Amino acid sequence: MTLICTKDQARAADACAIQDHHIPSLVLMEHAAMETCRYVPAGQKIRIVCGPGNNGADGLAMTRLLLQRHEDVSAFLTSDHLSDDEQTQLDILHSFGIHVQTENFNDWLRDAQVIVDCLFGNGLSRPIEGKYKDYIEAINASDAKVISVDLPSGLEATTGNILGTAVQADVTVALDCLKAGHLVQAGPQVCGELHCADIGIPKSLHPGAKELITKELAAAALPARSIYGHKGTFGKALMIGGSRQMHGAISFAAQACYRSGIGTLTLFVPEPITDILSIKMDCAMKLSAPSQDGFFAQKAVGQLADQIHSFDPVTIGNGMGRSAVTEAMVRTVLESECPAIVDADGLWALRHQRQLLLRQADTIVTPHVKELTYLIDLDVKEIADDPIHAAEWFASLYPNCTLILKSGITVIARGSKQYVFVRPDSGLAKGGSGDVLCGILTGMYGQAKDPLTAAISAVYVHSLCAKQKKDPAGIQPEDWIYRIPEAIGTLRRA
Ligand SMILES: NC(=O)C1=CN([C@@H]2O[C@H](COP(=O)(O)OP(=O)(O)OC[C@H]3O[C@@H](n4cnc5c(N)ncnc54)[C@H](OP(=O)(O)O)[C@@H]3O)[C@@H](O)[C@H]2O)[C@@H](O)CC1
Ligand SMILES: [K+]
Repeated sequence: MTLICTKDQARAADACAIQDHHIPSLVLMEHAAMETCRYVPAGQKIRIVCGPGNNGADGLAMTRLLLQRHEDVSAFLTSDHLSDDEQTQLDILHSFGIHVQTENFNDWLRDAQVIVDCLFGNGLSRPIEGKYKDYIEAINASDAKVISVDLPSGLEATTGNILGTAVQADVTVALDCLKAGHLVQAGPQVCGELHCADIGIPKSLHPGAKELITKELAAAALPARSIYGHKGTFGKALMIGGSRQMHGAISFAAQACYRSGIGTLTLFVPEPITDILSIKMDCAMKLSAPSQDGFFAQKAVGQLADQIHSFDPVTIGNGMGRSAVTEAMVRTVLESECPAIVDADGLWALRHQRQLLLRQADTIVTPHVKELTYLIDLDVKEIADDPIHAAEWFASLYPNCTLILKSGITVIARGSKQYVFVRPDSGLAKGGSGDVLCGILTGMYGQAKDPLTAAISAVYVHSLCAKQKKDPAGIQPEDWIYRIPEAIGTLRRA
């Protein structure tokens, strides 16, 4: 399990382990140094740059351990004001007669093949300037491989902002937990390859932490599929949407839903596209609704209200268009007791009737950043800059509603639970991608009947579908859809 914390949450977990549970901080530091050394390649000229706090102390401990590995390693100490633990680490080195460099930084760094960045970690408190700026510029100018311990120095642990300047790492080894700053804003650009090392702090000491969605978590979230099940066991979904102008959206969602394991699927669509969808998809039943100008007509609202109650789940929004009829249909769905999934134009339709999200029945919404502005009072920039906070805010307003927020990272939130998925993929940056996710989600919910596990498995499977031999630029929604069964199979065997 990999947790994601703010700077303060991570520091509180450290303090709790040390003060309340009597795990000496030097024990945690030894674990940190041992774990981080595993990422340092053997047989290289290694230079470890140590700052004035415990991040620097980690670097001194690593120096000792790498010397035991007979590596060509040397540490540079940037300050003579040391934290208590750093002083202890320095005393240990001196007791073995190991020299620590304090002058001529640029000469010392020359010809380094690996630089370990232990300048600042979770204690960075202000913009970097003066000699520290010079050190970081020299590190960034070097051709050596750069490994940052806990955080690239200069990266703010919670916000992902760069304070003054920052080390550009090739590898970052986060200690104990990921910090939100690794994942948002400048974080992904400066961290390089990101790993998280367990240093022995119990997971239970991180109240309020988010959880990273890993393959193991997603595999555990996949709905079980009993060999004795029948079509009624796996969900009887209704999808409402489509228009003459945008019938592709509901077609993609429907095909993805069927390939994700739904028992039966019925499409409630405007009359002019019923035949098109019949040609595209034999497996879904169709309910043809009155239309006007290619979209649902007002009369379709009453027809939906008569039909809706026998379905579980009901998904609304894909390719539906934005109108008073869309608003009324979303109201009809959310005022029913059916589990509901709201996507695309259905989210727009909630902007003046957000209270509908306070319903008791299971509800999942799947906005991208702009669509989330219809549901909470944050603007696009505020959400994009801090999607984790935006999701937290959403969950506090609508505690029974499950959110899948699609931004640079994907954040799933419900009540106090929050999960983060990080796998940037330009192949998914295309029209139709959201519709495919919505279809997979509908299929997963139909089988799982649990919004959180359905959301986790759907997000992961969607991302697996984009992993193809083809170049991401050339992939289109059909390619993802055909991959769904294979992706689910891969995950089930994981
Ligand atoms: N026992 C534990 O908890 C464990 C901790 N571990 C490790 O400790 C790290 C956290 O250690 P930390 O709290 O000492 O903070 P760290 O990042 O080393 O820097 C603090 C120093 O920098 C200074 N300073 C800050 N900003 C500055 C600036 N812009 N320019 C100049 N100076 C600046 C600041 O000065 P001050 O603000 O006090 O004036 C202070 O002297 C954590 O990331 C992990 O690597 C692991 O070993 C596991 C066990
Ligand atoms: K660092």
